Amino acid sequence: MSYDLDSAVKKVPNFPKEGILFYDITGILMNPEAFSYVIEKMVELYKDKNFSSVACVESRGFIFGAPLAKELGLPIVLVRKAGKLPGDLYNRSYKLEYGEAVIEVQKSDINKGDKVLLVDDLLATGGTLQAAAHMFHEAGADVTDIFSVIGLPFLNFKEKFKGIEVTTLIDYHNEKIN
Ligand SMILES: O=P(O)(O)OC[C@H]1O[C@H](OP(=O)(O)OP(=O)(O)O)[C@H](O)[C@@H]1O
Ligand SMILES: Nc1ncnc2[nH]cnc12
Repeated sequence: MSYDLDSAVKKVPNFPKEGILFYDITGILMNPEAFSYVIEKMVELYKDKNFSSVACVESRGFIFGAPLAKELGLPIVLVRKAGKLPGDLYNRSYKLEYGEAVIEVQKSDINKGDKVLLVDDLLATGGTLQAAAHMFHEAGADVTDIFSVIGLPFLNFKEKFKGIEVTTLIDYHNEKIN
């Protein structure tokens, strides 16, 4: 199956802040063919990689990580914004393209030696997934792969993930607003 993903990604200038071109995945979600294409691609990429779990980042990462984990029969680890998860947690603060935040994961969801796939909808600076990967490494797990539907390579996310295989389905290159 192939699909012109670009046609399903809405580009919204100056959101959520002046100067940011926001790549809105709701167009993918509203189009079952586009969404199926993304999940099928993910299954094709990862079905033989023997991950211990699929970890996905709140909130848009959940939408793509959960159906993949179901298809592969793998546990889903939720990486959430601060204050949402109960229990013993790892946490990490990070900067993203338009702000700062803290993410957390439950210690009981990570085992030493786990082989983990991290999933999100969009990689911009890579700050979010770098913070997520850091928590897994702290727990003795190995993040071998990162998947994101969209990549913004001009923000240099690849530099942050040496030794990790990073896959994006569509990249956008420093487009000018307006
Ligand atoms: O590569 P980075 O510079 O870290 O930026 C990418 C992150 O930013 C967005 O999430 P956001 O924090 O806006 O949360 P949301 O998914 O809840 O909308 C996006 O879903 C990624 O998680
Ligand atoms: N430009 C952008 N569009 C959509 N989500 C984002 N997350 C960080 N930067 C983003």
